[in-house]
Amino acid sequence: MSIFKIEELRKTFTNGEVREDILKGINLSLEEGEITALVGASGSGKSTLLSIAAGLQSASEGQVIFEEKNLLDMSPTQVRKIRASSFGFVFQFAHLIPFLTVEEQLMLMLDVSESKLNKKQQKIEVNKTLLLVDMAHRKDAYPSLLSGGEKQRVAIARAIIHKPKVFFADEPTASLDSKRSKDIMSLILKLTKTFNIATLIVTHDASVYQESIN
Ligand SMILES: Nc1ncnc2c1ncn2[C@@H]1O[C@H](COP(=O)(O)OP(=O)(O)OP(=O)(O)O)[C@@H](O)[C@H]1O
Repeated sequence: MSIFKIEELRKTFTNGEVREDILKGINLSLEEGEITALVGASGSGKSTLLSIAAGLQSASEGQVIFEEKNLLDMSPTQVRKIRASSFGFVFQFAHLIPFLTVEEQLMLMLDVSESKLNKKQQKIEVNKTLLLVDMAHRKDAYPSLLSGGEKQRVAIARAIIHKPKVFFADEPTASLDSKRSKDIMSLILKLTKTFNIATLIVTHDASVYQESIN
């Protein structure tokens, strides 16, 4: 049984007289411990699809099923709770908070996800997660001192520290060179397998994903 499914999803935008059908009946299912990559040209609706999947935007028709329940039937509060506890996100850019250290970014995420850990346990969890993404040695650094690849590693750590069941990645390597891109993809694959996460990546360029995964 798939943990996450999208069924017959449609999204139409209306700008004045112009009606644009962006998503025209999308179906997909995500499996635990597997990466699903959705490849499409720029403007084909990938980001729109991800934001609907994550409950950040409404659909015109269709269903987004997480653990057998349709997100699109839930109240904004219910969806927010699921997002905070069970989903993780990364984007093309890391979007780290400039005035927080690496460790503080992750501590904040634990607070947002309503972690039951006390501060000492949170610090241990942060250190464990930073070790997984090879960034423990940079825990006191501010984002401005990190390279693009390092920032993305921290963003990934922040996205998985609360042990999400579903991980959404929107062009996570688009701002990196090909070596860093492959490293980041290998890392996402390792975390997907280690924590049995259902991962959905959207991209306009499939080559880096195929090379890294094969
Ligand atoms: N809120 C909105 N109102 C109207 N049109 C929108 C809105 N959001 C997105 N669109 C349009 O929907 C189409 C798909 O956009 P989207 O950002 O989902 O594409 P994408 O495949 O992620 O593109 P890219 O790879 O360039 O980021 C675009 O033509 C965009 O202009």
